[in-house]
Amino acid sequence: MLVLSALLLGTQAKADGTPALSSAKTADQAGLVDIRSLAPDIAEDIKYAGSDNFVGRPVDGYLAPKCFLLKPAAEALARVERDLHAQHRGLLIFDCYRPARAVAHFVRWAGDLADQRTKPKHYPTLDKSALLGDYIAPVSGHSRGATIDLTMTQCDAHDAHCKPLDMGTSFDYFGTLANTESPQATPTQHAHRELLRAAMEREGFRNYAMEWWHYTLTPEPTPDTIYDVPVQ
Ligand SMILES: C[C@@H](N)C(=O)N[C@H](C)C(=O)O
Ligand SMILES: [Zn+2]
Repeated sequence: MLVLSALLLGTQAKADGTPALSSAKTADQAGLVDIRSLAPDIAEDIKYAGSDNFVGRPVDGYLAPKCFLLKPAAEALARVERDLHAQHRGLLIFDCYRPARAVAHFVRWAGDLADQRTKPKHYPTLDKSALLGDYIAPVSGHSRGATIDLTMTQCDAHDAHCKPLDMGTSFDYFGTLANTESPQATPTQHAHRELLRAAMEREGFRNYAMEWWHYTLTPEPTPDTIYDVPVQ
């Protein structure tokens, strides 16, 4: 009973609507599962576990290049991958559940205006001071365990080689060209974004209009709770 009350207290949303931090210490306690336990062949390039990302170094909380999601979100994503496989297409995952400490790392990075090392690749048209909010959330839905950053791949007839579709920007390009319905994208790039959106919406995911790659399972399994379990 004591344990149950502690868990409930630890996950109660605050009165101002900000999500509460779960007391879970492990993925298991949080109900997070590795997507590869449900979709063993799904392609992953977990950017924040390495240095090829807008921070330019591995991000706090990513101890391994893995994708964890709350079970309902992982099951829905595995269904998307299975449906695409029948069309010789697939998913390529960049980020999934994001620990709260990783988001805190992003916020520190965004506040360090002297560090402009990744500007040419990640925000060439924007001032770094504009990134926090629309493009990098100070409290991210990713920490609630049902949000994914990903793209779609096209495979050959034997599914031996798959390559990412041209979406108009690379992942985590911060600027209007990344907005899903950007008029700057070509008709082909729009068609590819729509293919991804249709595949994800069929299983209940909703796109974030500012970023063609960002999807959330709706309704979210735990909308008022964020987690800070390391990815490992
Ligand atoms: C940072 C980018 N990949 C992303 O996920 N942006 C949204 C707004 C977020 O931080 O939740
Ligand atoms: Zn995202």
